[in-house]
Amino acid sequence: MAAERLRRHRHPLDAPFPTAAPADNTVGATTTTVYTFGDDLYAAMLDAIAGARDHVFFETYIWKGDDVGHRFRDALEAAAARGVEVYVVYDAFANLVVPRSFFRLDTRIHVLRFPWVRAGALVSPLRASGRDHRKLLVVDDELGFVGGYNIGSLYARHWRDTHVRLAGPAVWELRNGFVDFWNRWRTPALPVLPDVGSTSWLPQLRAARNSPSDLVFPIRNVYLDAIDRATSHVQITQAYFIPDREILAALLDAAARGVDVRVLVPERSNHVVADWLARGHYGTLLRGGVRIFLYADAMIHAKTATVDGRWSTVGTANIDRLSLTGNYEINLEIVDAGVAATLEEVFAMDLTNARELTRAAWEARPTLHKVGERLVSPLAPFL
Ligand SMILES: O=P(O)(O)OC[C@H](O)CO
Repeated sequence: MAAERLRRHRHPLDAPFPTAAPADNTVGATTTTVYTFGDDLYAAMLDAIAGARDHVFFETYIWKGDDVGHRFRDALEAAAARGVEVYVVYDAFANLVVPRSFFRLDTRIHVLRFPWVRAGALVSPLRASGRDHRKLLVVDDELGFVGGYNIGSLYARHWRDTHVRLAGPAVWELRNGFVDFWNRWRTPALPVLPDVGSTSWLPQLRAARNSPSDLVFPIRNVYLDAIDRATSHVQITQAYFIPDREILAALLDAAARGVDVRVLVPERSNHVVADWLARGHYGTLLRGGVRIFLYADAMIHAKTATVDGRWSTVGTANIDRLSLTGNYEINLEIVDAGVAATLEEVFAMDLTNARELTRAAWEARPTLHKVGERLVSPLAPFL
């Protein structure tokens, strides 16, 4: 904590960064919109809530009690006041620092505070652990939002992140994700949500959901499979990049067969330990031909990837143990050249605010840094 405070003082991560206007693509009968700036995204989410006629499903990992947090609370309460059924889920642990009074919402809103200690922790620790790390909004089954953005003023302008809005039948993917979670974790006082099947199957746009209580972690497989298919290029943007053995091997195998593998991470994120753990893999990646780019002077928090200009993922899962085998997560997997092209443009834009870490520069880093990497490495299995 002290190290993080000191680093925040020395590197405030508040420099401006390039952003792109929201960009649309059509996938089947669904329109996807990629957001890269918090103000744009929050405006679209608040608009969607303001236009709700029947129901709103809102789920967030972090919900700050600040200006942006209040705007969401007000919008949800206004929707409930005009007769919209509003369902809210937020993670108790992630919001321990937010005053409880902030979460005393209008009593017409159905609220699930996802508990940080759950039954069965001793008998089946894996099933009973994990945070609700998802960031989801579904309105009237017509609009859905998912991606890396938590809710807070800091994220509106000072963090580069990526979210997607869906409009059309594929919203079912997000609705279904919310409903399954709600019905699994609701307390007896909370209503059951109707669990409707999918009326239209859209194989090229689907949600992968990690669910520790079911011992199901498909997002890791989604990544492994996509990287394994790559023949041309892989572009990954991650806030906290601590790949496990298999993801590392998949990236190195791809690079070894001539694929242009690029990973973009913050030069300094908001979590000093995560950075030091990530750095423990840089040498192996660089020696294996993977190119690493460091985002400068601001936090990049996106969890996105594209492969060969055909496949994309946007979601809530970081490439680290906590996300891939620990938390509740949801990522969209989209097989569409238009969406991939949009995300590749975003990647190119982000590279204009990043510097490449060369192998020579990495190997010449101070000895103290090498010692630091060694010292934190035992923490890797936990993060
Ligand atoms: O857990 P994430 O990826 O939503 O990131 C949250 C921030 O690290 C909060 O400090």
